[in-house]
Amino acid sequence: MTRICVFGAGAIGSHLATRAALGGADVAVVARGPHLEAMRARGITLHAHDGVRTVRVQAFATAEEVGPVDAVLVTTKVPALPAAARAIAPLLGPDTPVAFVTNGIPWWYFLRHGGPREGERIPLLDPGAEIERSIGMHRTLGGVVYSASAVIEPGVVKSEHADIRLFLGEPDGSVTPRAQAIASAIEAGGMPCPVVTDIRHRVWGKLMGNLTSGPLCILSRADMMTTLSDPAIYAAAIAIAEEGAALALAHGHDLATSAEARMKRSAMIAHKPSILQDLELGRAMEIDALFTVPLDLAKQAGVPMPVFELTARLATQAARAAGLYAPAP
Ligand SMILES: NC(=O)C1=CN([C@@H]2O[C@H](COP(=O)(O)OP(=O)(O)OC[C@H]3O[C@@H](n4cnc5c(N)ncnc54)[C@H](OP(=O)(O)O)[C@@H]3O)[C@@H](O)[C@H]2O)C=CC1
Ligand SMILES: CC(C)(CO)C(=O)C(=O)O
Repeated sequence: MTRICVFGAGAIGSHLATRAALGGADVAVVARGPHLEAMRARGITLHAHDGVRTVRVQAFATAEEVGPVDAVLVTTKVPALPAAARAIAPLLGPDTPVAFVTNGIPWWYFLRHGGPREGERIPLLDPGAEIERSIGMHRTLGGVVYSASAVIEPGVVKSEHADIRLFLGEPDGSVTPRAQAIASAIEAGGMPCPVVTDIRHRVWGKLMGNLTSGPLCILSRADMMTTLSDPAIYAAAIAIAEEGAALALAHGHDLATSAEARMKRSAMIAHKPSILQDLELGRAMEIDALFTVPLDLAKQAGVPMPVFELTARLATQAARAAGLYAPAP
């Protein structure tokens, strides 16, 4: 039986832990606060399109209590990754892979890339290369998740939409048994989990949703369905998705889904993007992975993104004003 530890089990991590447990894996989670206490006492209850389920998982406050596992899924927010990377050392056996399941441009984007920018670091996402040093690229897997989720009360997670999936991939595009072992458990628990040969393509596809709904919902303070119901805002979202697609193309990724189709889907989801949840709950916001780094990449590639830039800069100011984002000096 595969032993999996989900480190930073909030909305996404608890959903994935539930799927892996339903799929027959031996699952431990590392979490904190009232959510940890509730998971310890009552397990995780997941409300999803396919029903309401409660699973028991082993819930811990530290990785030391878990010990070495077969695979780690890291599902903290991006600003917490350097601390998480330091903390997970006790989970690592000689061959334990670590899948980073986060939104935005990942810290490892140009590592094991094989392209002209191979080996470039992104200091905003991995200051001092601390994540890379603590985990090592040989262990690192990419993860891109679709699951509009929130912790609605301690121990209880709600996933808003039927279109859930986790894409896993090695940064160098190989398909490995270690990625397939994680995927089998998640799939068996009811969440499609393809192991893909181009995880960066999935990063770009997912980023389109965050570039659009992220800044706009921070400005509206409303869920995606409400925000996008205004025709002028919907038009701005389409414009951002088109700008984002041009940036993805400049990085060699031709996204098949049109901006219109993407926004039509987003406008049907009554979900507050996780970055808006962070603003409302006073948690550090993923401004750099979702906004600053894409804007930097756009500047480097000479791709104009005027609508995204305006909305992202305004959203960044809102994050700073709330004390939830401090730009690097
Ligand atoms: N929610 C969503 O709908 C979606 C989110 N995503 C992405 O998935 C990633 C995870 O998001 P999400 O699940 O919403 O985030 P959450 O904030 O719900 O979960 C992260 C959890 O990690 C915990 N944590 C952080 N550091 C530690 C630590 N050192 N030890 C123990 N626990 C720790 C946090 O605790 P605490 O709260 O105390 O800080 C929190 O419970 C993000 O990159 C997000 O953008 C992707 C798709 C959809
Ligand atoms: C909005 C959504 C579901 C997709 O773009 C997301 O990724 C988030 O909540 O962070």
